[in-house]
Amino acid sequence: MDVVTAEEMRAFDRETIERLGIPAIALMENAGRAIAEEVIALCRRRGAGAGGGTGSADAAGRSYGAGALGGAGGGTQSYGAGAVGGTGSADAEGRSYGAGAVGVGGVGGGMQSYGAGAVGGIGSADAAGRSYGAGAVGGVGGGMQSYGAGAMGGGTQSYAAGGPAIQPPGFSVSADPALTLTAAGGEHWLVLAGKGNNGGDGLAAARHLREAGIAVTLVYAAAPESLAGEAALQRDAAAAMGIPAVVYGRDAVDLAACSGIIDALLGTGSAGAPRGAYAELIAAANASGRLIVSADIPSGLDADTGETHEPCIHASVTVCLAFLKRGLLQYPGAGAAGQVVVRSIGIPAALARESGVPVSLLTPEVLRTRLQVDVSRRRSPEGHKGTYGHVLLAAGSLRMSGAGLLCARAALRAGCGLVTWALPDKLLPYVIGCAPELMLAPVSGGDGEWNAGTAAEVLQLSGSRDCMAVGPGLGRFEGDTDWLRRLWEETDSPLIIDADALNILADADYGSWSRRHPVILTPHPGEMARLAGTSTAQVQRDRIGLALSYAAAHGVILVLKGAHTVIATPEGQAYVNITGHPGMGTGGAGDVLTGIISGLLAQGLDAAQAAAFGVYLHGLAGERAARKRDNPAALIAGDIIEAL
Ligand SMILES: NC(=O)C1=CN([C@@H]2O[C@H](COP(=O)(O)OP(=O)(O)OC[C@H]3O[C@@H](n4cnc5c(N)ncnc54)[C@H](OP(=O)(O)O)[C@@H]3O)[C@@H](O)[C@H]2O)[C@@H](O)CC1
Ligand SMILES: Nc1ncnc2c1ncn2[C@@H]1O[C@H](COP(=O)(O)OP(=O)(O)O)[C@@H](O)[C@H]1O
Ligand SMILES: [K+]
Repeated sequence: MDVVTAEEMRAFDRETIERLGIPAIALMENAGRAIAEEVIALCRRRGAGAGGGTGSADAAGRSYGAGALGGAGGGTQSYGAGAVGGTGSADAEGRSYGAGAVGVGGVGGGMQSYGAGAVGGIGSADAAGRSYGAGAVGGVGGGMQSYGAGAMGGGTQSYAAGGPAIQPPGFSVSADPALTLTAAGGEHWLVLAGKGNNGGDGLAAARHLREAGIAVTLVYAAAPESLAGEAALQRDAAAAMGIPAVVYGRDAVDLAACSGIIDALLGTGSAGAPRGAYAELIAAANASGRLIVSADIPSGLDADTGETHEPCIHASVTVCLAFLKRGLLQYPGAGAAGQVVVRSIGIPAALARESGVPVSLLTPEVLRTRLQVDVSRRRSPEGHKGTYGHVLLAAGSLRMSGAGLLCARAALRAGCGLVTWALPDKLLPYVIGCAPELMLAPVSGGDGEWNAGTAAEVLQLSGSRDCMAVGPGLGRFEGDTDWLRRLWEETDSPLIIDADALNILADADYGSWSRRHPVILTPHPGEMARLAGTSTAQVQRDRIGLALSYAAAHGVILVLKGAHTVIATPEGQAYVNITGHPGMGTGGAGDVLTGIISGLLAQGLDAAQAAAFGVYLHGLAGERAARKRDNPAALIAGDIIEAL
């Protein structure tokens, strides 16, 4: 899935209108319809006569519908009437949206069920086990997705309606179910409309909601006369349908007197912090406690960087139009957006491909098609340990030997044939037997720390290995810049640099170092700040933008870690990963990632493939490990290795 900036979005919009001849009003109509469909689906799940859910004991466990049961356990969300949120899930991803949907988060954490009557995959140990269709039964087994009504997923993906469900024979007529709500009685939605096209999208949605029998009131942030172009056409159409409207600042408005709010104040055309009436409406909407559905992006969000201005809407659902925006993937924006649904509005997806949009969401499909990764990781029946490569790891010191051990064990679990761990010789007695599968190569460490003289020994070892990982638990030592420079310039295999080795780089002018092989850097935001000569806050301000520019300027594969890790290549591509779990914020989790990436490199994946696939697998393993604990806060780095 392509991820765009506001400027790229405008270019595709122009191209659709000017080159393909699709009228702007048609795109806005499609946008309005998409937003309305999502709101109606939400109302349907919430159901008529719903009362407050009996809720979870956890702040993140939300229940919106009557009869909805917010499951015991953190992070379970239930939106539908009669929906049963995952019981006992300790996972933030266990969500159930459908009326009558049963998300059994406790058994299959990370499982999502969206359809009415849908039964989310029971027993899935995989976060990707999703069931969307009415009556769909997400089968037992990880990673399985079933989208069709009546479809039964059995460890693979089934999209077709039908499946084993019995269809009534004979003639049938169907209407427009996505825009129909049989029990709209209790619903009253406010549409907060700005004066730009985002407001126009909201006004178009209002007409569809009204058609579905939902009471709607428009709340204009600016005088309706100030709307122009397509937004003005939408204003007039809404008025002609008799949809009631008030103007903020002129008429009395109580934002809590409704059942839900559409935020169509500001979209990709907004600049800076919301001003005046916009700011007041955003603050009041957040304070209302009502469900908020944002049109395209939450108002107050920077669509490119993910920065949230003060104030910024906190949405439950964001209906993102045409293409996923960078700001929706980057925190804190990703937190303000809630559930993001990307809806097509008639702008061809091919425009992004053809124009070479550089950023993609890292999905199994992107791994397969854009990075040509064999995600099945099939082993050859005649393969042997020599087939799967040999990692050399230069890591660990007396006080941080565990970092080396975690990294080495993770490399083995990533499937490489052999791992040699080069370590200061004084460590040897302490680590012998900790992981019997490892080969240990003591180098002359004297006091248990590394020293500049060991470069020749490491280079000697690297000659017969397929890649080298340097850094976890390494420490700093006199002459470390020259030490690292020798490894960098004289090793013949790909190099992955982490932890203290990144700090050595940050203090060196490594741009002048010659290069014979690809280099992967895996900084966390603090290490990235040192590398880029800036502050951690500045790194987090636009992670995608910084990763892209740093990787291109320095000719490295950059893995900028943290929630939604970004992988950027020297050729100017970036991939944003969304697997992972907050429980992974624990010492050593990064060492595990370095091990996984090196294990994949040794198996012959190229540097970009190994970095992207490694980050993806590391996140999946973290999710799985978190689900295994009563509380994910108990997760430790070694659990991630065992969940691989
Ligand atoms: N373009 C596309 O590709 C497509 C666009 N689509 C939709 O249109 C949206 C983009 O629409 P847009 O470009 O009209 O801008 P939008 O977000 O409505 O805001 C502009 C208005 O806000 C105002 N304003 C700005 N900053 C402000 C602030 N800080 N505080 C207060 N006010 C501020 C600014 O006022 P001005 O500064 O000019 O006085 C202007 O009136 C996009 O997100 C999507 O929903 C899709 O339907 C189809 C494809
Ligand atoms: N909230 C989170 N969501 C997803 N992944 C996370 C989160 N917090 C940390 N991680 C991941 O855990 C790892 C932590 O790495 P790092 O900070 O280098 O730890 P260490 O130096 O202790 O090994 C990174 O891969 C990071 O992306
Ligand atoms: K908005």
